[in-house]
Amino acid sequence: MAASSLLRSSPFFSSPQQRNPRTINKSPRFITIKATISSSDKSVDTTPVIKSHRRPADENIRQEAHRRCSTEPNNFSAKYVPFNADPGCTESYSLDEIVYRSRSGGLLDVQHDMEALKEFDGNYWKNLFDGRIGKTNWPYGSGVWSKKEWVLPEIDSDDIVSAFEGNSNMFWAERYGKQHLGMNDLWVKHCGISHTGSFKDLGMTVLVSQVNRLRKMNRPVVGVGCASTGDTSAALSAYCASAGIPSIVFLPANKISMAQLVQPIANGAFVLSLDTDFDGCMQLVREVTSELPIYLANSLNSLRIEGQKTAAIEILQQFDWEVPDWVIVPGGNLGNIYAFYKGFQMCKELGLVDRIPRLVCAQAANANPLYLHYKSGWTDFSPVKAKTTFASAIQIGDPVSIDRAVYALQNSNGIVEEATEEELMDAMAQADSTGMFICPHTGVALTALDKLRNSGVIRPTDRTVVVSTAHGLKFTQSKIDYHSKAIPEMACSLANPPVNVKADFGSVMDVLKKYLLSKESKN
Ligand SMILES: Cc1ncc(COP(=O)(O)O)c(C=O)c1O
Ligand SMILES: N[C@@H](CCOP(=O)(O)O)C(=O)O
Repeated sequence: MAASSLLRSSPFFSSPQQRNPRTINKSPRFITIKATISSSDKSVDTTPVIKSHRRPADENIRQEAHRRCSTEPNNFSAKYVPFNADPGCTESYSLDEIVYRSRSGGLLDVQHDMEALKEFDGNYWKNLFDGRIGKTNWPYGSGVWSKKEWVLPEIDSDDIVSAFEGNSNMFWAERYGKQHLGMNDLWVKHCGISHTGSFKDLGMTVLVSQVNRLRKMNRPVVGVGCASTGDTSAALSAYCASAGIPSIVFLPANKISMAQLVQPIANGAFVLSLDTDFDGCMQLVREVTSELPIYLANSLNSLRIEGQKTAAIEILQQFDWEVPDWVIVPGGNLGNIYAFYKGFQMCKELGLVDRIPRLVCAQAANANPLYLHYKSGWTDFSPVKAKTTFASAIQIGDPVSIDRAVYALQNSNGIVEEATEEELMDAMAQADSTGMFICPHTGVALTALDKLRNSGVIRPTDRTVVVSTAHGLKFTQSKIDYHSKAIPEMACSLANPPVNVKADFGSVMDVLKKYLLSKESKN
């Protein structure tokens, strides 16, 4: 069938209200107070006006979605295949199988039935996705599930575990771009302004939803486990708690922030604090999940990538489907850089855009195995022993998704950059001083931008998106250390410590006059 006629006849093109006759002509049923002012006595009429919901009162949004879902035809499907396999490879697995690795021990990828998706043209998908933004329809109000057909097309909406994640803010970094880099089209995609404060929510809603489905199918999944530098464990424990599924998290002792540690504790996860680093935790969780009925939630599990890739689609959507020139992503275990590539590439293949942006992966110099690999001309990959970094969530020396990252960068004309501790902390402080409140990992990405601007690779007018991966509030200790100049061998040149002043008028006036004069001399 031609795409245009499918477009007209498709149940997906119409809004849910149009599709469902039971929902037509019903106004929302909630009580408001009608306030009318009559011309004579200006009295207020407080008669309650009863409005009605679109759905029957005894039905919640999940049940409504289930009813709708079961009547909608769905020709889309997806399966696991070996990552970057030869075209002739026939190995594949249903998403309902519990499998993380291919027969040869390589990574897996979720492969969508692209032919079925191509039955619809680019405009169809743009209209569909745009029409779902900012709604509360289950599950499409989520930035991830608004792209359900491209994520987990076969899951029943009733099985989805969502916090309406995604749809995150794209911040025009006007002052930072202009003053610091001479740029006028610099944007920060705030993926950390999210349910648990990092981009991990995007992948975790998908993984935990699939686990929910598997448990309903009586598959042997007693709990879900991950190794974490803090953000994956926070997201896993929140989504599992929301669905009533046990979660088990393997954390490197004393290597994650207090704010991150308290998240799984508060969400009721079983928290193991281990005397090793992230790579040690990752090794252990892989061994444990192959022995016990605990489902592995790290990004080794390719389901996570399906959710995370929606951030790329969202960026295009936020630019009205115009492609930015550069997207800069901080990298650790390296699932996310591939997720961005996959999201952009799907939009190109399905006709929503005609090119993809150049990708930059930014690493901390203290944990830089990808950077070293890139600098070697992609010849040798050797894991490193990651050293302590303020960008603690990317303190990873043996990334599980190294092959995915190399593929993404090679196919996007990509670049890898690194940031020293001083560079990343100064970049974070600089950005904060222009009204952001970013995490150190975003400081790593901004340092990469700074270097590529200075070398002229990124031009002043290039539309550039820096991906901010976590909320700055998770990393306040690093900011406290910086602003109190308490970091050995770091100048902390942008520190802005509070001034201790005697509580009397004269003393306060003295410091204020000095402050105002210093500001005047700078203007
Ligand atoms: C805040 C933050 N930024 C960046 C990353 C890097 O993402 P990835 O491991 O997918 O490379 C992580 C986790 O690793 C993270 O928690
Ligand atoms: N930064 C991550 C590290 C693990 O990454 P994952 O994407 O493989 O789960 C974290 O927050 O734990």
